[in-house]
Amino acid sequence: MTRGDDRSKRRRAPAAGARELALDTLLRVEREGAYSNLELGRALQQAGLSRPDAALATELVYGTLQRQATLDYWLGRFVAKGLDRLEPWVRLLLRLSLYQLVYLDRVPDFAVVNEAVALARRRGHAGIAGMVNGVLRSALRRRGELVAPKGGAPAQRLAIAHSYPEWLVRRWIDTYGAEEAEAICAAGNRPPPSSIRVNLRRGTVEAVQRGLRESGIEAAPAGASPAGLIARGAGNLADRDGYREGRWSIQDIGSMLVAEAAEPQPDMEVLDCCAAPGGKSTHLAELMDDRGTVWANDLHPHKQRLIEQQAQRLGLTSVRAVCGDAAALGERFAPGSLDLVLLDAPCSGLGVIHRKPEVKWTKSPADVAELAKLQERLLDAAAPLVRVGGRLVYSTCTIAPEENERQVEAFLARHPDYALDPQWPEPLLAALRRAQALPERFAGMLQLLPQTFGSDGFFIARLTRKSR
Ligand SMILES: C[S@@+](CC[C@H](N)C(=O)[O-])C[C@H]1O[C@@H](n2cnc3c(N)ncnc32)[C@H](O)[C@@H]1O
Repeated sequence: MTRGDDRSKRRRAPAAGARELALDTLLRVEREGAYSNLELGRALQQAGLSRPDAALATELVYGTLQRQATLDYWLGRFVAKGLDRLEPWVRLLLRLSLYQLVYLDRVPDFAVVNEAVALARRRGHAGIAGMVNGVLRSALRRRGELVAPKGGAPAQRLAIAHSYPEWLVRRWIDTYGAEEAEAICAAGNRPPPSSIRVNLRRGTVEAVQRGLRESGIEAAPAGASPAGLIARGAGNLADRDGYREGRWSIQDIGSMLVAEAAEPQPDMEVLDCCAAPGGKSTHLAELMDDRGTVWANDLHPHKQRLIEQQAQRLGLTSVRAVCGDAAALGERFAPGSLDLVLLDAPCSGLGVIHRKPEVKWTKSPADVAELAKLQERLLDAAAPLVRVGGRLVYSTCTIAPEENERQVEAFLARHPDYALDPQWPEPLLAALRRAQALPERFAGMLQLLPQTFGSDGFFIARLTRKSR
């Protein structure tokens, strides 16, 4: 901890406002590697801010993380000694204040600057407050300069304009070309839609839509998944009766497509290798009309309870939560004993940047390489468990060929007893075709990009075991 932070602890006003709460949350995300959504949720619960202030704090946390590279590019012009040499809390205060000046209009400019200066004075000393004042006033005076660079290499230009690390943009350009890469970057900066998966065992999509409308929420069909709805202006959906009563779940649209593509049938023996918190396990069980067994395994014992709670909420008795390393599932399940195995693998999460913007700054190429090795081990462990004629479905919420297409190609080279299976349910294929999300020569694996449905960037591969 730096001296400035010590001082800030002594002087902080007892009631933290929206900006102070946002600053503290950003500090914990940066320093402790905390997840922004969890950290913010915890802070908001403790603070008891008014609804508008809670909304402002939320916007400040996500927006500042999202636009970090763009903000730093601009701030670099006004901070004489260089941003890197500032104490973390000062750098974050400048970022969040500039974010507010450029991207938000609820608070007048003079008030944003005054509040930033007051906060700097409470936490630091007069010199820091003066510097914050000077930087923000310069930025306001030279507002016309706060634009993205026009020239330069595409990766560098997009990285600054959309605020991403250059290595990531370069990768997406290499894989998809500059235009698609820009669309991925832009989609990652848009808020994710509030999507709902209707529990079709407890009612129809139309009935849920009606119920939501009666409580003031408009919801439209999600398009790709027959059970999916997108709600507008919904606030915290987990607070609604329909959620508590298990009439629906909160799930990303891309995530919903995994169980749809897996196409489980009633009475099957199914294993979900990495299951917590149970989103896909419960979806599989719903599609099986709760007949058969869905073994929902996860490495972490404390997550078993999360899976059980979801199954209970949805009225599902076929989900059996178990705990263990997916690399050692051969010790629990006999070879060839399962009709369907889902490996929704731990991954770099580059497809969920619109939910967790810090992923932009916390992940590195080395993480991608390391996770690809883990996924390879988990795939090899899952493969023998599937019966001949059965299915292995592999999915991730990332956009990285090493973890996705190349991972599956390497798996097929090691396992000639498997083949990709493009015979996904026809309604799903039709919806993907309509959205132009299906490659011309669809072989059985799909990289869903976040700009298609506003979903997470998801990868799904469906494989069939042909022989022993
Ligand atoms: C992508 S999340 C799964 C999300 C889940 N399928 C859902 O839809 O709700 C990956 C999960 O893998 C678990 N995990 C990580 N390493 C594992 C391992 N070696 N064995 C089993 N589970 C693991 C994590 O605890 C995490 O819950």
